[in-house]
Amino acid sequence: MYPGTRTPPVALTIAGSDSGGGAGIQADLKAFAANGAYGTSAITAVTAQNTKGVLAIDLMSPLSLYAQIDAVTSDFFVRGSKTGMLGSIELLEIVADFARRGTLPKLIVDPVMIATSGDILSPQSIVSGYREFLLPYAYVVTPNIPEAELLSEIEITNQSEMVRAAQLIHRFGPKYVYIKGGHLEGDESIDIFFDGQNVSNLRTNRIATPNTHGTGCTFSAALAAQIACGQPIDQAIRNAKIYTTKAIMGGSSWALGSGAGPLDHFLWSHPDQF
Ligand SMILES: Nc1ncnc2c1ncn2[C@@H]1O[C@H](COP(=O)(O)OP(=O)(O)O)[C@@H](O)[C@H]1O
Ligand SMILES: Cc1ncc(COP(=O)(O)O)c(N)n1
Repeated sequence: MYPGTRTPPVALTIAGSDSGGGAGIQADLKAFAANGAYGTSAITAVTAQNTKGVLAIDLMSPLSLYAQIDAVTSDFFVRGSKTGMLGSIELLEIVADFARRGTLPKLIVDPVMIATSGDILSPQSIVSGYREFLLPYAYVVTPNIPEAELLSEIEITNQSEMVRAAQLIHRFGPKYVYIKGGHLEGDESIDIFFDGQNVSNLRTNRIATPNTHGTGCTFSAALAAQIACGQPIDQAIRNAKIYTTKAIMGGSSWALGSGAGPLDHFLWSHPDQF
């Protein structure tokens, strides 16, 4: 926890709003707070969404997104930032412009394209936008398995294919690649971290739960907050993975909505460990 008497470090999320509160901006702000960062936000899209799926998407205008990021970055000293749902190439290019000018330090790019429910959050044509415009400025890119398949253009069914995909994605320019393994089968949920030379994996027992809405957003936001708090990358990914696992565990017994429910972002089910 961040000591309450000191000014907290600032983190910025650039992502979509989830009316159900489990993913997107809402998950990010909760994960920022739980990991000791003061959260700011720039909203790319307003989704009408619940635990069962996405019912409507309203994209913000490029001007609005520009103004939101400018408002935050011209006033706050942002120490860590992340992108989630960007929704269109035009909005991605706005973010890339800020990144190119060095305004989004230690940028975590979570290339959100398809929701857990299967609903499309960004058109597939955005893949080339990530490769060309945003990944060159990413500190860490954090795709899940389907997103890593789109970015690397290889099929991923096991860990060695995850490693191969990480190497291919690294060529687009991010400093680090972190592939989340939640979508593969198995007793463990294994993520792959590639630093450009070495590969390591972060493994946890797979938690049997339907409540996995927002796991990816939560991980990338926790990572951005850990970075904002000054953690070196190796420690930041470990802390973010542990936090996400605890949040999934805590929410596993919750009954919020009838679909894929949200996580326990404030670790209410683990008061002793918080
Ligand atoms: N059932 C689960 N048990 C434990 N960890 C999980 C589970 N599902 C996902 N995770 C972890 O949550 C994080 C997000 O992964 P993933 O679900 O693949 O992302 P996304 O939400 O982007 O699809 C990863 O660290 C992954 O290993
Ligand atoms: C606004 C928004 N952003 C991101 C996600 C992805 O989260 P998940 O993969 O858990 O559905 C989502 N469903 N909605």
